Amino acid sequence: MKKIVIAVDGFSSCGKSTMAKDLAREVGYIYIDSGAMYRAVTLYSIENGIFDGDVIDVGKLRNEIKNIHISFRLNPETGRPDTYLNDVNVESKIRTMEVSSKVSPISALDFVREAMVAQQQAMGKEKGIVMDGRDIGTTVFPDAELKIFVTATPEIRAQRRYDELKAKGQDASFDEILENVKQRDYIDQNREVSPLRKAEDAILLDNTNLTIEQQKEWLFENFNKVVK
Ligand SMILES: Nc1ncnc2c1ncn2[C@@H]1O[C@H](COP(=O)(O)OP(=O)(O)O)[C@@H](O)[C@H]1O
Ligand SMILES: Nc1ccn([C@@H]2O[C@H](COP(=O)(O)OP(=O)(O)O)[C@@H](O)[C@H]2O)c(=O)n1
Repeated sequence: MKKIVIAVDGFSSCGKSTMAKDLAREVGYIYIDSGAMYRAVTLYSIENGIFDGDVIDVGKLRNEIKNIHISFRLNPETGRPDTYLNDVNVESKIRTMEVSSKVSPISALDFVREAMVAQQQAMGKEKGIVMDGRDIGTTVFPDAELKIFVTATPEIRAQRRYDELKAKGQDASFDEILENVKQRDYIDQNREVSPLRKAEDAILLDNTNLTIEQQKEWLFENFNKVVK
């Protein structure tokens, strides 16, 4: 069976990584969460004095971006890849509201995107990869054989994220999450470099009323159409 590249893009918290991970596991592909990479750069920035409140010291981050190394390693307990920042496991630290509230301005910086896109393209060289994010089908892999663009209502997306944080025992406010989801969508769609938009040849999926199982089947069917 031929190996392909699958790009899953879309709005915040709608289930992109859930469906991308499920498909990758089922078909034996590598899964890469490109959002985790932007979150790791944001965590680095928080921990290294690059933020003064919400103000970013762009010059300092530009100088230090070459020192930021992000990798993924399989967690044998969860069977899923964990994110490492300079060889430290940061998987849970990058999922906090603090990082969520600062990630979109960091992701709008051109030199940050250049560095991340170069790493992502290197990861996809051999194909057999599912990557999710915002610009995978438009910028990272414009020639991907299968492109999906996922959306759902902001309220449903905030509810899904709220349930997830609660299940992890983290303090969460639904209103704060909804506000963050809307704010990130706005910044992601309106930034100058690689804004979030559906690639012309991407298949649109509104999963507002789909279960995790239903969306998984839908993606698997679309994968089979391309590889067979
Ligand atoms: N169709 C669905 N119905 C209900 N919950 C879902 C669905 N898809 C994903 N989820 C849950 O929503 C949350 C956000 O999903 P995630 O895959 O992390 O989104 P994204 O990668 O788009 O940010 C997760 O807790 C996930 O388990
Ligand atoms: N390819 C990507 C992936 C994420 N991002 C940025 O990283 C943020 C976090 O991405 P994410 O996929 O973890 O977001 P969630 O939808 O999982 O909350 C997004 O809001 C974007 O600002 C990006 O700019 N380009």
